[in-house]
Formats: sequence, C-alpha cells, structure tokens
Amino acid sequence: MSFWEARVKQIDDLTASLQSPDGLNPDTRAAALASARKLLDALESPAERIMRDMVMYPAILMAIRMGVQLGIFTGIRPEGTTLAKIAETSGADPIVINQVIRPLVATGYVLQDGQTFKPSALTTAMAGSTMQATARACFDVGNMCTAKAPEFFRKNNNQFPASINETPFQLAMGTQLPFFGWLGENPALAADFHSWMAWKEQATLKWTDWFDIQTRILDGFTDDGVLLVDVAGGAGQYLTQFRARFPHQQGRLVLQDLPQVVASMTGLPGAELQEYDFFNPQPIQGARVYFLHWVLHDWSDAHCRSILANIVAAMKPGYSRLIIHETILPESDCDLMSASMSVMMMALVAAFERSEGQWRELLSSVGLTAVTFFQPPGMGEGIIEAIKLVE
Ligand SMILES: C[S@@+](CC[C@H](N)C(=O)[O-])C[C@H]1O[C@@H](n2cnc3c(N)ncnc32)[C@H](O)[C@@H]1O
Repeated sequence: MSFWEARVKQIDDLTASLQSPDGLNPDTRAAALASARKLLDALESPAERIMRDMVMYPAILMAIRMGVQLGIFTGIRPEGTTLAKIAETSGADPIVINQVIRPLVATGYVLQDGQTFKPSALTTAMAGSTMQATARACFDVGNMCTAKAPEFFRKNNNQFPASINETPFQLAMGTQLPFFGWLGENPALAADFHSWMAWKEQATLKWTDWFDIQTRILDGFTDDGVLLVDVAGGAGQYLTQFRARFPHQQGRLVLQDLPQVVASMTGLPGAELQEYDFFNPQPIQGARVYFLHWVLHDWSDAHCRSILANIVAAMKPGYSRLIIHETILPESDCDLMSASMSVMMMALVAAFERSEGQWRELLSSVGLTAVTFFQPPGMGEGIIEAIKLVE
C-alpha cells in the first residue's frame, strides 16, 4: 500500500468511527473541522475548487430548493422510493425530477440504491417543516439578493448601500419597501423567515448553556419586576430557551416586536408579548436585562444608535444589563459563516456584522463604556455585555 493509499484508509477509518458530532468537545470539534477543511483545500486543485464554487454551488442550491418544492425530501421512504413515484406524487415531469435528484444524490442530500432513493440524515433534516421554511426564506430572498448584488453595485458605482431603501434587496424583489416592511406585506415568507430564525436558535450553541447567567444576571436580580426583555424577539425562541433553562426563576420575561409579528403569535408560555417599535422610547424601565439577538446586525450605525439610545434611557444605572448576542468579527481570518452573514446583511438591509472595535465604538457613542466581551467555546456568536454607569 502506498503512503497515500494508507492515508486514505486512515481517513475512511476516522470517518467511520465518527457516528455523530454530538458529544465531541466543542473546541476539539472546531479544530477537527478546520483541519478537515484544510485537507480538502490541499487535495483540490484551484480549477476544481473554482468549478465547485461557481458551477456546482448554484446547481446544488437550486436542487435543494426544488427538492422542497417537489416534496422529494418528504416523499422518500426508508424502504426506497422510485423516481416514478416521486413524479406521480408531485405531478412533475420525471425528467425534471431526475435532473434535480442527481445533484442531491451527489451531495448526500438523498441516497441512491439502484433504481430507488432512500433517506440520508440530510433528507430527514430537510423533510422537517422548519428546514423547508428555511430553504424557502434563504433561497427566495437571500439568494435572489446576492445574485442581483453585482448589478446593484455596478449601478451605484460600487458604493456601500446608502440606505435600507436602496439595497440589492429592492432590485431583486422589485419593491421599494425595506426588508422588514416588505415582510409585513408578505405573510407567507414572513412566517418562513421566523421559522428560519427559530431553527437557527435550535441548531446553534445556546447562550444559556455557556454564558454564566447565574452569576452575571440572576444573582443580582432584585426578584421583582422584569428580568429580561427580548427586544425584537421574533417568534420568541430565545425566551422559550431561557424559560426552559431556568423554569422556576422569578421575574417577568417580555418579548417585544412589531405589531404584525406579535399579532401572528398566539402567545408565549411563561412570557408576555408587547407590541413595540424600537425607534420609539422603551416602555419598560429598569429591567435587569435588555436582550438583543440578530437585531443590531440588521441596522447601520446611525439606526443602531437610535435603537440603543432608547434602551440606554430605560436602563437603571449599575443594575440593568444590555446583552447583545451577536457575532464578534475577528479582525482578520474571518470564518465563512460570519463573513457570509455580513454580506447578506449588506445585500438585504445595508448593514454588516461588527468586530470588537466596532462594537466598542458603537456602544461608547451611546454612553456605554463598561463593556465586556465573551466568546463561546468552539464556534459561535458571542455576548457583548454593557452596563450603564451613571444617569
Ligand atoms: C433577524 S430577526 C431576529 C429575531 C429574534 N431576535 C431572533 O434572534 O430570532 C429581527 C427582528 O427584528 C424585528 N424588527 C424589525 N424592525 C423592528 C422595529 N422597528 N421594532 C421592533 N422590532 C423590529 C423583526 O420583526 C424581527 O423579528
């Protein structure tokens, strides 16, 4: 056996020994992923890599989105499902199914066994209604915006979008509305968007599992009034998570969001719902925590200053905590997820992810200088905690 044949066997053995990533130490898992990606990069020639990124990725995205549309992920049964059966159930041309299913098999989204198709772990994941909503939200909006971004930037002389009303989003969706205003008029995609937010919370590391909430928040809570306000909390997944982690904790939990978002909810166990536009004064004074997840990355610095000023005015000095749960971009060698999210924010809402220096500057511009940064083990979004020192 040659040196490389032996290495290939070693890699195969290693892969076979890893049934699931669950249970791996987060730091070790992050290091192993980084090493495995470097191995892929080293094995692939530049031409192959460019082919993968430019030719294959668009086809894969389209195939996944079509897989949702044609019911491929939900229709494939463990005993095996034929192409004819998928065509019959979906009413689609078998040739179209065949075209779409090939890249799905090539990428492991579906398994092929002779003339039948069987579910892989990815098929099962994609069969869930939340993942289907995520695929629609990401493809039908995000992918359209990135596809139109070069044209948008060519027309505006390659300048950063001047406002939330002039981004690739408007060009791609044929609207003059900003993203959140447009969502308000498109309830089906708004529901998909909030499902994607909910799934994202489930699929990623939970701040309640690594941030020392007991010491930094609960120990100093005065046991009356509002414990945590989730500002622009969407479908409420972060409050649900908090309640599940601290089921017997005293104190009110309040979710605030736009009227149409609150109206679309039937309630949130263990929490209160409140209609609130964060460009208006914060109605809850002196809460222990004002929590923001994936809110400020949607807005320019000027907008963030307005949102934050309303919170700062409501904070009780020395007591209230502003907890921002967002990406803290590294100054160099940014990971692909954070870099991609930042690009997406620019294309949709004329905003971006921020580095520690940018967070400090933003917070100090609204008078918050007592700021502490926390990074989770392994990979994931950080916590930026700020305290108001004086009135
Ligand atoms: C990216 S989502 C994040 C939702 C939630 N925090 C989460 O992490 O799942 C941004 C949220 O901001 C809300 N939002 C947008 N504009 C707002 C405004 N002017 N006032 C209050 N909420 C707003 C949206 O409705 C949406 O729920």
